[in-house]
Amino acid sequence: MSFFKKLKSRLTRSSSRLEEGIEDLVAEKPALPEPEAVPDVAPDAQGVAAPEDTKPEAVTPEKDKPEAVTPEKDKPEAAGSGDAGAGMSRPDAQPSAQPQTQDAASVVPPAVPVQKMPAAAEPLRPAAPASKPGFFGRLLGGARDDSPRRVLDDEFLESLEELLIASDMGVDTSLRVTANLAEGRMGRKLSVNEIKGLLAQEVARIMEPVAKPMPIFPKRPQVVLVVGVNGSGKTTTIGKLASQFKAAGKSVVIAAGDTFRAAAVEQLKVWGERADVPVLTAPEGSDPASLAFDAMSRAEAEGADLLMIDTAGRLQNRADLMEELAKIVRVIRKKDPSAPHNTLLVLDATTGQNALNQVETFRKLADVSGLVMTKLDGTAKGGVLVALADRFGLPIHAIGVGEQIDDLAPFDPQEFAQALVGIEAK
Ligand SMILES: Nc1nc2c(ncn2[C@@H]2O[C@H](COP(=O)(O)OP(=O)(O)OP(=O)(O)O)[C@@H](O)[C@H]2O)c(=O)[nH]1
Repeated sequence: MSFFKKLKSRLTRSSSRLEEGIEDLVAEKPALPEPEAVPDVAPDAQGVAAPEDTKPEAVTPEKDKPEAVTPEKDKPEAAGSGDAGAGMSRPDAQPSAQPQTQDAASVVPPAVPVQKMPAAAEPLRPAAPASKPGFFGRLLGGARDDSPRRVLDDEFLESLEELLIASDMGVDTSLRVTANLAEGRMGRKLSVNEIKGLLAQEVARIMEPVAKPMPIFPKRPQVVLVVGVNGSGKTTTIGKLASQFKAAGKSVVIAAGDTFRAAAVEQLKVWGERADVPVLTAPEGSDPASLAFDAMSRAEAEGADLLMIDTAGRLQNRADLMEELAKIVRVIRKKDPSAPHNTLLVLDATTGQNALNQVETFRKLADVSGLVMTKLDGTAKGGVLVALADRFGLPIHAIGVGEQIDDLAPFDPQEFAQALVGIEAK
């Protein structure tokens, strides 16, 4: 199954909430369709927010209109290709927010199959060729849009805002999205499909700038510190990433840094076995920083490409956790002053708006360089990812939609936006 289909089928609860909500809102006050089946929408996503969009809209068929959800040329980052692991990219794609010693010029392509990954200049997604049908042409497959229509009025917009807030998009983001959607369209009759399409465009526009694969550096070992509250999916994400890095030809060492939780260590060992990656452990209750140091020595001695360090997620005592994380960083920096090269914050989508608080907190505890959002399957709170992107602008490297090893993929904003509002892939 393609990841889009998986995402779509597993984001069902978020999708159906938005999808059904929009259908209900339109059904409340149905309007007769326009005499001509002309999509009554702006030509592109930029038009959604652009002031000139307030002028009367052209009545040219949507498929003839120029279409660009977000200017692809503005996207500097490389794609994480499916076979190279979720959300991996070459370092020249996007400098990490972490302190780095290497700069873009010093980066040489790794000698492992990561070379298969697209070069930095390649877009995350292929740009739409000029001849491609417009968004709604594609959305409707060139077919007449017979979906019910409704006049875009204040009442509708308020209800739409509420719907977006209920899907955990957050108040500010929901207001912004609805305002952009309404820009230049008040009083117009929009079909359900058009509203869904415009919503997807708005969501994608917010998500595009943060869809950045995890940068891969030529540094050996590249140290990836993984932080997040207990149960957010750190262990599972490390296991999935390790397996995918391994499949991409990279050698990986895992350090089970949550030494206070025997269950967490055991679980990591299981993932290590699955991924065929060594997992370094330490006696229960021992100093995680000392384990991190030993793991760093082993990774260096073995010439490992990546060292992934799991950490504790006890937020009950933030001062302790902060000190623990700071000590791990201090200790590994004795070996490599540029480490950690990535600090991934793993967030659980089912926590909804609480994920926003977790980002705030962990940014104070560690120098978070990117996010992984897990458990997007089975939650009606998928909109929280939009709120996160809008509020923090931190790179979203990958998303998890299940417990299996291949249920982690690079974050694709357009697929996500379409899946979130319930649009079928074409
Ligand atoms: N449905 C679903 N479950 C997931 C996903 N990622 C992780 N899980 C499950 O969430 C639970 C917690 O995941 P862990 O990886 O143990 O989380 P953790 O952050 O390491 O938690 P601690 O070990 O308590 O520190 C496990 O049962 C995982 O199988 C996901 O993307 N989807």
